[in-house]
Amino acid sequence: QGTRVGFYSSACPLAESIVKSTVTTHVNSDSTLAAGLLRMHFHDCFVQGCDASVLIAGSGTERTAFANLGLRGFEVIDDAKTQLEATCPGVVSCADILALAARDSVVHSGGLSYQVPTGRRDGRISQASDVSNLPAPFDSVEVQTQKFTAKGLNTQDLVTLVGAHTIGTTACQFFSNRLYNFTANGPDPSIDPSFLPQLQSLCPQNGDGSKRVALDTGSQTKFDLSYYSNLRNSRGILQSDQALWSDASTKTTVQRYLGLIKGLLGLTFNVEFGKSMIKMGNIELKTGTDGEIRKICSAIN
Ligand code: HEM
Ligand SMILES: [Ca+2]
Ligand SMILES: [Ca+2]
Repeated sequence: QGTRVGFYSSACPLAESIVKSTVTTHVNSDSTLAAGLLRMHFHDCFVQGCDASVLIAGSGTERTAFANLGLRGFEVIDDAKTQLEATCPGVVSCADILALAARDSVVHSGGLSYQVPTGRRDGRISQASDVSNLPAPFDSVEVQTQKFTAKGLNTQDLVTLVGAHTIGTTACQFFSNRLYNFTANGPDPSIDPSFLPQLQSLCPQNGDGSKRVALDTGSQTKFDLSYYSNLRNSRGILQSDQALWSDASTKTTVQRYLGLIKGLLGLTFNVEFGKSMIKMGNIELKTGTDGEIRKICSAIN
């Protein structure tokens, strides 16, 4: 038993439109929530599979782990769930709401739509200690690749999915080490020297580590190729992002998206992004009678 497109078409025909209108309402009042929801789906899928384990609140849950402290958009999922319980009680899983909200966030940001297979069930386990298999911004391409391979995602999926950094922001604390004493001689040499002062003024040495900076300079709300152009121009923000351009195993995919490799090897980012999201959305699923349909997304039944 797996997931399928239109799983709720008879049990809750309005499910997808309720999620979509909820995302639209919230993102219209705070456009940064689109990035928050997209990232939350990723952090869910990599830990215990796409089962909404990331949404459980309480001491010692995934939400309390360091890597998840910056997650945003929980209130959007809760809002959609409240409306869905009023319309078709006990039918739509929180894991599916999150997968649909991530898709709707991409579309809202100007990305291409894709059909989300549904039928995920919600998990009953959420432990902060499980969060360690998420990639870190200091991971080498080799480690990033290993972490994705462990979830059934290949190198192209890695480069494609990290392209989600075309929207959203990062706290200074995740990259400011690159701006000052990265080497004995100073800043990370893989940063464009003419871009460096701009980043240094956004994240001053010993300044506020929680201050936020766009991951895709100049295009943080648009789902476009600009993130990859920035990598090519040594303007990536996270060390793990810029590394995708320096490592031969990932550089080719970036070049294909940028149209630097044409013809049969050309690739369209927006099309591939949907495909890789569907793959990611199928990690270690609970379906059929496994797990449960939560009543409230922040608590197991
Ligand atoms: C090697 C893989 C990845 C690493 C190391 C990484 C790391 C990070 C870090 C450090 C941040 C900033 C977090 C903060 O300041 O709170 C971030 C933000 C973000 N990440 Fe990733 N990420 C990776 C892959 C992905 C993937 C696969 C997706 C989605 C498909 C994604 C979507 C996002 C989004 C949308 C944001 C912005 C969040 C916001 O503005 O609130 N990332 N990522
Ligand atoms: Ca999960
Ligand atoms: Ca962008």
